[in-house]
Amino acid sequence: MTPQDQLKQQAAQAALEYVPAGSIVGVGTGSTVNFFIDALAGIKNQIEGAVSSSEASTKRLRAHGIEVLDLNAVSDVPVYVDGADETNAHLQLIKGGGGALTREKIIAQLAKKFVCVADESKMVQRLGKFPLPIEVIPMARSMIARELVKLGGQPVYRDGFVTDNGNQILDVHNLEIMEPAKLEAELNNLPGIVTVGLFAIRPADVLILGTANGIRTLTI
Ligand SMILES: O=C[C@H](O)[C@H](O)[C@H](O)COP(=O)(O)O
Repeated sequence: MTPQDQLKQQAAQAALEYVPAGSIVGVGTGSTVNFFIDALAGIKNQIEGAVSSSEASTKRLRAHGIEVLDLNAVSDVPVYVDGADETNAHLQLIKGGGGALTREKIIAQLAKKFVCVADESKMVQRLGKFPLPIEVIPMARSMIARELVKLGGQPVYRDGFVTDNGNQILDVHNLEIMEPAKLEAELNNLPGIVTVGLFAIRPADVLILGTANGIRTLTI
């Protein structure tokens, strides 16, 4: 395991503390969350089940014998655990590097507490070094790309990638994200955009960072 994977694993393991007994757990997507799913398997008899943000996470949860429920059958998700591509000190995030942003944002919206797990490399002063993923309806892709250029970004089509929802992704480079929540709201208004990979209007509530000096926990 790489040193970075060890930090991811430590953060993921620490998130178990936030899982209430008997709850339905919201589960994100990605390499850090994979460590969380593996850790969750150790307490699977203490939870009711999970709701999942991707086909990949669903598969991994089921392989561990953890029941995955349809989100429409669930009204109460006490905690949602997910990773991030970038986080700032306000726990505003860029997500969607793995293309799962839409289902992630839906579960984050429903969850009472959003616990973000990451290694320390994900912490930045200002969001935007990581290209911002945006899920778009396929027929709107070029129109949206032109709008993003007007905003100063350089959208790159994630060629050959189809989301779990049958849509496409634009990765927007070089955006100056001075006010993340404002940009998120502005982009949310563009027809054809399904989901913006900015999680700023609803940031994480808790950030668990794996660092070389141990776990660092931030809250807002
Ligand atoms: O679509 C993917 C998700 O937003 C992930 O949470 C994000 O890309 C971070 O993934 P990882 O833990 O693999 O760095």
